[in-house]
Amino acid sequence: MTSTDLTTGTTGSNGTTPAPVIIPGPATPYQGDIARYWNNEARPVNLRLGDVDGLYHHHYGIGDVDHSALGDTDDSAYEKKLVAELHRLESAQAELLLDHLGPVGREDTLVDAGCGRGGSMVMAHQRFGCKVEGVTLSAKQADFANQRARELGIDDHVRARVCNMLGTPFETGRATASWNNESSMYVDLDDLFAEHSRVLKVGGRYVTITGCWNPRYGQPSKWVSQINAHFECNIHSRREYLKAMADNRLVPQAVIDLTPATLPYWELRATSSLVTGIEEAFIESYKDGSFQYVLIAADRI
Ligand SMILES: C[S@@+](CC[C@H](N)C(=O)[O-])C[C@H]1O[C@@H](n2cnc3c(N)ncnc32)[C@H](O)[C@@H]1O
Ligand SMILES: CC(C)=CCC/C(C)=C/COP(=O)(O)OP(=O)(O)O
Ligand SMILES: [Mg+2]
Repeated sequence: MTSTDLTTGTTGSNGTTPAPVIIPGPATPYQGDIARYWNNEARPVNLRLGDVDGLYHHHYGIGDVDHSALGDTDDSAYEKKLVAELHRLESAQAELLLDHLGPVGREDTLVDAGCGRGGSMVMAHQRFGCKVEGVTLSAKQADFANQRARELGIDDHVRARVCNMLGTPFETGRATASWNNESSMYVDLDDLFAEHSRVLKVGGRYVTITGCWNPRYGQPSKWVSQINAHFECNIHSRREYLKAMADNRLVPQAVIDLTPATLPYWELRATSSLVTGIEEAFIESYKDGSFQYVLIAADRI
């Protein structure tokens, strides 16, 4: 066990033999549904974008569309350029999340709660040289992420495991930073932030990028309900995020409304052959103000 290994219970009784980390099944029937959902997911909009450079994301994009990179719609290479452009915007989203993790050194360990196929974990390791531990409910996703890490020769630093983010095997108070990239809408926020708060060092940093409903709208709009049904998730309000953080020693350092920055991604995606049918709900809810795309970075105090 190295000094930066966050996992507890990995040393056997003789002090030398690594004991297996026992990972129980889903904690609830709902988690079983979510594990199945992600085990069966193979949408071209995710796989074709990931194939561009081997970073596989399950989150959305931010930033202006580079129309000069796209060229003419009647160009035979247009579709390929469109895929590359959507992927560039998704990677820009992950870069922004990493920008908010604070100083991270090579000896540090980060935690990705709900890591998907591991794109953000790889980017974090490539930027900081640190260890990154990810958890997902999906064995398919964990296998995929670990296979990518092996292919890149970084499996000693980047690891995904099948585990509930509300009860991780990571040691208390050791992580320099942790995050949720579009994965907090599957869990109770009090339980989630209690676990991040436990795992983080005092002075550590927590970051989330998430979609949340806007309390100023009143209640979740029909579009928000449609997004929930589409992904089997339960979108929280912005107020719930801030309250649950405050209750769990996470003090916001930055709250950034990324809604205007994500709209160009959705408007471009809606024109592509990779549409999934959920584009209208995102575009309309962002436009009517009922739903917001936000980054929240918080200090663990
Ligand atoms: C939309 S994907 C986001 C993946 C990744 N963060 C990214 O940006 O590519 C949601 C992820 O949350 C994970 N997830 C949902 N509930 C979870 C839970 N209770 N414990 C661990 N992972 C969970 C899913 O397995 C999936 O990997
Ligand atoms: C912002 C919100 C509410 C996100 C919900 C969580 C989610 C499913 C994110 C994207 O996953 P994906 O990349 O697999 O979705 P898609 O196939 O639509 O690209
Ligand atoms: Mg996607």
